Amino acid sequence: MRYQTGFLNHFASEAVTGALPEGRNSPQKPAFGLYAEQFSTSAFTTPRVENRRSWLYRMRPTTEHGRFEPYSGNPRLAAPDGSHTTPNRLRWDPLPLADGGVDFVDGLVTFGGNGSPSEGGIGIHLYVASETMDARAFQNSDGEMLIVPQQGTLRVVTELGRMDVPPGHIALVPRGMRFRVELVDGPARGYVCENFGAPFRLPDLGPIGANGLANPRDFEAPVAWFENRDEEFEIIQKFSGSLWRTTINRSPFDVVAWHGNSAPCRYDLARFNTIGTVSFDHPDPSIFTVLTSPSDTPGTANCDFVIFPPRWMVGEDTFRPPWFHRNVMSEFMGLVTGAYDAKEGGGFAPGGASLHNQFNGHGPDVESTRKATEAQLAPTKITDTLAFMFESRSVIHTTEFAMRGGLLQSDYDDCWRGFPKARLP
Ligand SMILES: O=C(O)Cc1cc(O)ccc1O
Ligand SMILES: [Fe+2]
Repeated sequence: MRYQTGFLNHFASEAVTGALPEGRNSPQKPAFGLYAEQFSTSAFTTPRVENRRSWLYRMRPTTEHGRFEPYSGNPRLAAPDGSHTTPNRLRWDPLPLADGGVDFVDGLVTFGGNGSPSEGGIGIHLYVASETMDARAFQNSDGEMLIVPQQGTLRVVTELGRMDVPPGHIALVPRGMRFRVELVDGPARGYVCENFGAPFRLPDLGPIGANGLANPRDFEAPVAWFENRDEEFEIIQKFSGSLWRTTINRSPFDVVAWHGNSAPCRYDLARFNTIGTVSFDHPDPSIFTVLTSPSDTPGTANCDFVIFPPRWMVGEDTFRPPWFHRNVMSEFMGLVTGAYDAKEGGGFAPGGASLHNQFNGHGPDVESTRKATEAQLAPTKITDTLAFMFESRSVIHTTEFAMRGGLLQSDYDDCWRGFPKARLP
């Protein structure tokens, strides 16, 4: 597997020498009878710095297909309807692995979300998959997909090429791009943030300077790859909240060459240059932002993707875990591996999830608080951990599955029960 590096670079790649036109995008006769197609994930007139589009040179035009019909193969992929929205702090056990018959598309389960595909917001899903997708592809016209594998390496085959995405990596698939997910090493489970808002980008670094956090060069985009298969393929499309299907008589992965900056990519979270205090106090978790989808209000994200990776803790005279807090932003968390430093008492397992909605108090459980208050504050390294957060400016509405699907822990509030009362002089 080969990759091209850089976030949002203007890439160029051809799988067959001579397939990529030079000096123009749409020649009268593209090489070998290929068809040129522009793929736009920003409006044509978007300012240049934000503009995203690629030119694809494919064996047949995408246009050759019949009607899309409603698809009923995944009833658990469903936008929240508002009837299960709650201020309560929620935590879920891991989604059980699929024991057969479920691929990535049918294994997506919506836990929550906000906004809408046309106005912005996010969808939050978990997935389990036991089957590789073969003659089948997914196109999400509603949102960009940020995929966070928790178990099982995914081979994400996209129109622009292939990427291997093991746990500890993330993948970003542009809105509208067709892809399939193959399983490399057995059953898979993970999380997806479906982004209806501005595409994810690297956060500004302010006084941190020109380097740090996720560095652009560590993002990897695929090189052109195609398959020459004239057989029936099923295309599942998510469009305006619903799933649709059609079939085509060839593989949709027939792009022989492409150039542009709207491309899928993967990123190894171990490359994240984690920055934290070297004096005192626990910094705000924005210091751990990998990618952000800004809203129209500066500094108030449609969605931030934030990680809590292995790191040194050296703060002096400092309560080192996340502090108790109430937040205008809503926080959905997942755990890829290990344990999370705010939840020594258990209950937040790899593959599980939690939700702390707008202004609802949370923070370390009783056990974590006691330990952190009494700890000898020598430098310590937090190892074997990788938690993350999808943080959003709007309340996260939960789905029927999230509330009644059997995974919700009924006793989550109890982890904050029994703090000793302060003793005043
Ligand atoms: O709630 C959480 O565990 C996430 C979180 C972590 C942190 O270090 C500071 C604030 C915060 O919301
Ligand atoms: Fe929080």
